[in-house]
Amino acid sequence: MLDLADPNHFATDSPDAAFDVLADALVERGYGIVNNLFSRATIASLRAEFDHPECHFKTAGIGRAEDHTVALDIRGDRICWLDGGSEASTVFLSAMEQLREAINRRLFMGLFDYESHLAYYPVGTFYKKHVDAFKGRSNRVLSTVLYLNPSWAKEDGGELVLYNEAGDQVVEHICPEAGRLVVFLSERFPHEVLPARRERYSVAGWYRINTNTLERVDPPA
Ligand SMILES: O=C(O)CCC(=O)C(=O)O
Ligand SMILES: [Fe+2]
Repeated sequence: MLDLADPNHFATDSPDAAFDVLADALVERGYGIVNNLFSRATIASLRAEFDHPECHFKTAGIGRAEDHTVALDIRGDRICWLDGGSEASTVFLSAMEQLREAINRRLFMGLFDYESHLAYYPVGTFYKKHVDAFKGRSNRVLSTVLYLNPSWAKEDGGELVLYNEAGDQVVEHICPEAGRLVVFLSERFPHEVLPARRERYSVAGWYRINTNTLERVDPPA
């Protein structure tokens, strides 16, 4: 039986040091990277989810639910939303819940909930420069990506490139190496995934704030 209070999804019993690093980096520059927060077992079990027959992947699209279109010239990843229906996803979601609380405690960001999907980029696919949230138009405030690719080499391509807010200067190139977690402010960083020369696996997610009002209830993303 899975014990959700069991902290073994993290590589350490005291993830507070990694939470501090992420929170400080968010304050200082708007994004943060940690490499060893999750245990190897958690990374391996998330990677194994992709081979699970119950995981139905669909080609990702662009736009919200009502105007969702597949656009392979913009993004070619195949995604499967996580709903906690498997042990690996339950463990991952409970870890990200711990991170949500940790960031709220440190930065008072008011993160309210979290949505995430597995993402598989076949060889040759990419995701062109985009922002995950437009100012004031979305309740997505903090983007996260956890990578699941052991021994990723520079020649494998597939880097995440973060740009400055204007989108005209590269801020960081990030290799999608297994265990690496990147968090960044969703409205502030245009970013792209360069063409992958090897199959590329990750879990992308977004912390959201609650923007529901009596007149307007947020539609699902
Ligand atoms: O996989 C990555 O590095 C980033 C993915 C991304 O930008 C997205 O899914 O919105
Ligand atoms: Fe993105």
